Order: sequence, then C-alpha cells, then structure tokens
Amino acid sequence: MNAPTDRAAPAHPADGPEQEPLSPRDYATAARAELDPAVWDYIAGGSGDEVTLRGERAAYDRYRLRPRTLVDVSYCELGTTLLGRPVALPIGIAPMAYHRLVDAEGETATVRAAGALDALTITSTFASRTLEETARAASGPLWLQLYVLRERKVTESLVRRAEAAGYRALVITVDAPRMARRERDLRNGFHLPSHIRPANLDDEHTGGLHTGRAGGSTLAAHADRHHDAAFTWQDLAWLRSLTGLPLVLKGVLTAQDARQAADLGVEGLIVSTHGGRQLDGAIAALDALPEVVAAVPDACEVLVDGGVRRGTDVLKALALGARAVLVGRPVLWGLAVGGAAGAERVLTTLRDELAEAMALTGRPRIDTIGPDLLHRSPDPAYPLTPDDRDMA
Ligand SMILES: Cc1cc2nc3c(=O)[nH]c(=O)nc-3n(C[C@H](O)[C@H](O)[C@H](O)COP(=O)(O)O)c2cc1C
Ligand SMILES: CC(C)CC(=O)C(=O)O
Repeated sequence: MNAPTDRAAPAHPADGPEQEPLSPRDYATAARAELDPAVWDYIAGGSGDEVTLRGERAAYDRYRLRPRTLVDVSYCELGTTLLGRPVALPIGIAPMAYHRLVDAEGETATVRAAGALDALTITSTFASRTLEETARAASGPLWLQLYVLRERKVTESLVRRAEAAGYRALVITVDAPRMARRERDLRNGFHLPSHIRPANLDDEHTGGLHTGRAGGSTLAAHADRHHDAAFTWQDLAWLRSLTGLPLVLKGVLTAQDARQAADLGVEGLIVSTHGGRQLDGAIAALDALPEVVAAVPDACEVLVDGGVRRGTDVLKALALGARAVLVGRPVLWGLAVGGAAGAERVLTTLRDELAEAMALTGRPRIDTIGPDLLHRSPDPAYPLTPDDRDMA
C-alpha cells in the first residue's frame, strides 16, 4: 500500500483561481470572478421572477436514471446526424448574442472550440463577429439564428449571406417578438461597451446600443425597435419560399405549434424557453419535449436547450426524444475563463460525461437510449443552491 503523502487534499475549485475548473459549474464560478457584474447578470439572468430560469434546472433533477447492467460498454458511440449531416456528438452550441462581452476574440473563438469536437454551432443574428468571419473560422457544422426584423430586406440579406457563406440551416427564433423584462439588466442599465456591436447589421440598425441609463436596457430598447412583433405563420411561409436552406424554429413549447410548423415543411424544432429569459412562468423545455416529439413526424428533428449542465442531463433529454441538446451559458463561461481552449474544455467535459453516463447506464449507442431509462421521481427536485439561481 502506498504511504500517505503530506500533500493537502485538493481545494474545491471555488477556493482558488489556481485550481483547474472541472465541471461547467466550476467554470461559472471562475467566470463570475472575471466578469463585470453587469455582464455576468446579462448572461446569467432570466425574466421576471426567474421562475422558469430555476425550473429549467429543476426539471432535469426530477428525473432519475434506471441503469441496465452487463452490457458491453467497452466502446460508446456518441455520433449522430443533424438534418442529415454527421456530427460527432449530440451536443451543440446555442445561439447567443455578443460573445465579445466575455472574450476579445468572441464568436470565432467559440466556433473553433466547437470545430475541435466536430460539434454544431448556431451563431446569433446579434453576434459580435460577422457571420462570414465565423464561417471562415468554422470546421464543424454551422447554422445561423435569425431574428426576423421589421425591415424584411435586412432578413432577406442575412439569408443570402448565410447561403453564400455555407451555413447549413436557418434557425428562426419565435419566442422573442419582444424582449422580456429582465430586471437585472434594467437595474444595471445594461448597455454594450463601445467596442462591441452587432457585426451582422449595418449602422442604420445598430444605433442606441451603447448609451445606458439606470432603469433601462439598451438591448431591450433595440429589440423593441427592430424585432418584428407582427411576424406570423403566414410570414413563415414567405421565409420558406425565400430559401432552400432547412428551417428550424427555436422556442416552440406546444404540440399545436410543433404540428403547424411541421405542416409548413419546417425541418427542425428547438424546444426552448430561451434559457428562462423570455416568458417567465413558461413550462420547462424538458417537460415540453415529449409532447413536441409526439406531435411531429420523424423527419422533423427535435432539439432541446436550457439548463443542460451535465452529461446525465444530455442523456435524460435524449431519453425523452431529443435528437440533440444545445448548451448556452456554459460555453460563455468557458470562453470567459480560457478563450477558445476554455470553451473547448467545457464541451469536452460534457462529451466525456455523456460517454460515462452511457457506459454506466448500459447504453453504448444513441439509438439504445429511450424513455425506459428514466424514472420521474415523486420527490421534489433537490434543494437549489445559491449558484443554481444563476443556472450554474
Ligand atoms: C447571453 C445570452 C444571449 C442569448 N442570445 C440569444 C440570441 O441571440 N438568439 C437566440 O435565439 N437565443 C439567445 N439566447 C438563448 C440561448 O440560445 C438558449 O436558448 C439558452 O441560453 C439555453 O439555456 P442555457 O443557457 O441554460 O444552456 C441567449 C442566451 C444567453 C444566455
Ligand atoms: C440581443 C438579444 C435579443 C439577445 C437575446 O436573445 C438574449 O439576450 O436572450
């Protein structure tokens, strides 16, 4: 037996910055220490009382796993396809605005991180790098998220640029006809620093984002000016006729909307509450997932996002019928702490945890993961820690 050494037990990562973060939550702790508190709040926060924000995590914790044993799990295959294209893992990056708030390089660093794992990236309309710059830095699959703006010619031009730059799908966000009240941002008078702008839009559409005032968020004011709150299913048909790229709707939470989308030929859905940032009180995305999956034909692929922080969360979402999950905030935490390498470490951790969870539940391939894996516990979700308030 080895003699005990006099080395101290490793400190909890939260105890000192010198400790390498292990989990996405460790990255949250380290990112929080690095970031301007108003930027932290913009990223971490939700709308209203943040009921849905907390609910996203609680939904995962209510499910427990029913492992099978004595299965050959010496190799677990994580690969799958998304819209017909192979990806190495069922974990992608959710669209998020302004990555340069946390890293000087921004979206091009994020997409390099995803490329290292051959994972999907969805880049935001409100990216702080142009969609062309991001495409040039990408080696994995890339989709563009679109906010439909009042001026249709701006949307049309973004569609054409996405086609020319090699994007493989358009993700239309449908849960934000206006931006919900996010009280952290209102209190902080949140605004963009002068060196960051929505790089995909011209000057005519970027005014007013940089001068803050207490009690207001310039992002919310900007969204009110430019998001088209009159966009409807009829207009979606217009978008459908505009491009041959596959369309994916993000922010669908009901079977009715899912069916209507599939009837219009939409190829994919992202079940999402926008990470608890839009309708407060909305059902958790994980809880809406089964009804959405049941409502659409297999050809319409269903993804889910919100609150995915562990490999076992990915497993639970796949067991409820998701083709893949998207991860938002953890990627920004990794980016804030270590740039592209930090974001890559966060994704790698989630991938490795998923492989471990598949091995320990006796599910060596994605197609062996089904609802029999889950037990919905009658217990309440575990008590939330203060960090869980920020979905860390
Ligand atoms: C800082 C931030 C910015 C976001 N910006 C966008 C956006 O531009 N477009 C969009 O469709 N969703 C946006 N979202 C929502 C994410 O795509 C995603 O739905 C959510 O973050 C997933 O939850 P998670 O952060 O718990 O993983 C944003 C989320 C955050 C945290
Ligand atoms: C600029 C915002 C509209 C981006 C967004 O969707 C968000 O902050 O949740």
